[in-house]
Amino acid sequence: MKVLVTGGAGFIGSHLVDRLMELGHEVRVLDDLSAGTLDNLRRWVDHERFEFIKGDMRDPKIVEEAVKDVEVVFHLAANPEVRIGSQSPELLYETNVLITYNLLNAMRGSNVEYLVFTSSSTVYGDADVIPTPEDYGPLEPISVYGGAKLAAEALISGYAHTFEFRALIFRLANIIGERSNHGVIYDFINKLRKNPEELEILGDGTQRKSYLHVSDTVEGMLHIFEHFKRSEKTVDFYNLGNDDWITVKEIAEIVSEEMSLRPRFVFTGGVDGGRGWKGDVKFMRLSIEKAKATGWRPRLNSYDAVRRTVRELLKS
Ligand SMILES: O=c1ccn([C@@H]2O[C@H](COP(=O)(O)OP(=O)(O)O[C@H]3O[C@H](CO)[C@H](O)[C@H](O)[C@H]3O)[C@@H](O)[C@H]2O)c(=O)[nH]1
Repeated sequence: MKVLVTGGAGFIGSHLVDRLMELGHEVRVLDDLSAGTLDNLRRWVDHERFEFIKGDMRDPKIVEEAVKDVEVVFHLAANPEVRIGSQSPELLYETNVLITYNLLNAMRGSNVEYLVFTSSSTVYGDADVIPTPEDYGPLEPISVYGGAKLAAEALISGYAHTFEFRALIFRLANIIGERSNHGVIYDFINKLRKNPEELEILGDGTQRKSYLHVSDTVEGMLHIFEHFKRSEKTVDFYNLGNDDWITVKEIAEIVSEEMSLRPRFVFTGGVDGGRGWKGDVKFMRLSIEKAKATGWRPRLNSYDAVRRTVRELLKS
């Protein structure tokens, strides 16, 4: 299978590339290296089945070049920072909606049969059904980021039905693991390296979410993709997450313990009832029954995924 992975030098993307290469596929990566790095792909850069294009997907020409001759696109390129929404909504629009639009236009008249897209739990906003199933609605994102992901999902669905390709959309919980270079665990480790005495926690620390290790994420994506190919659906949606959830304060405790530190926790109090920032979903746990019905299971629960990630990031 000839595959394009957008954002393939990034955190989740590079793990996906590892698996696709190990499985023997021909893999092309398109990445602007704004957050990702070629170091994440160093195992493959000289491999004959691997090709790297450095480019910004806001430029339609680069995207057109990248989709040439591929059968499957895994679209992971995105700016993943929920917290920047109140200062830079245009950046989140461009790096989530506009680049998806450019990709979809480039796919018209191409050989692409399947598009796999990494959307986000944030499309559900403050869901009042937890665990939240895929058919929960109406969808009311509370962040610009969540709105941008939902807009991208909607465009993908419309284009798939109009231009005859098939699309698989994953709504991901908080994905963590080796090579992640943003997010709560990464932030806590950096803060404690600077000041081992004190740890600032954004919000009130009771934000409770599901965390999924990147190894389980990639395995789930590829497993469900095979299942989707055998189905009749033009577009389908799957949550990927964990059955349990963990608070930010518990994450702070695990990070401190793994670093053999006993810092004082200082809670900022946050905004809108203890959220880390405007648009931070306070309670998120996705129903993963649909994904599990395909035979996939996460190997690590949220607690074990957090602990393993702390160890992986401390080693790197
Ligand atoms: O220094 C910090 C950093 C984060 N937090 C808190 O930790 C929680 C997790 O924050 P992250 O930045 O790790 O992740 P988000 O929940 O904002 O979002 C992540 O998960 C989402 C899906 O659930 C999206 O996909 C998104 O791209 C991805 O970054 C939040 O409640 C936040 O308030 C802190 O207390 N202190």
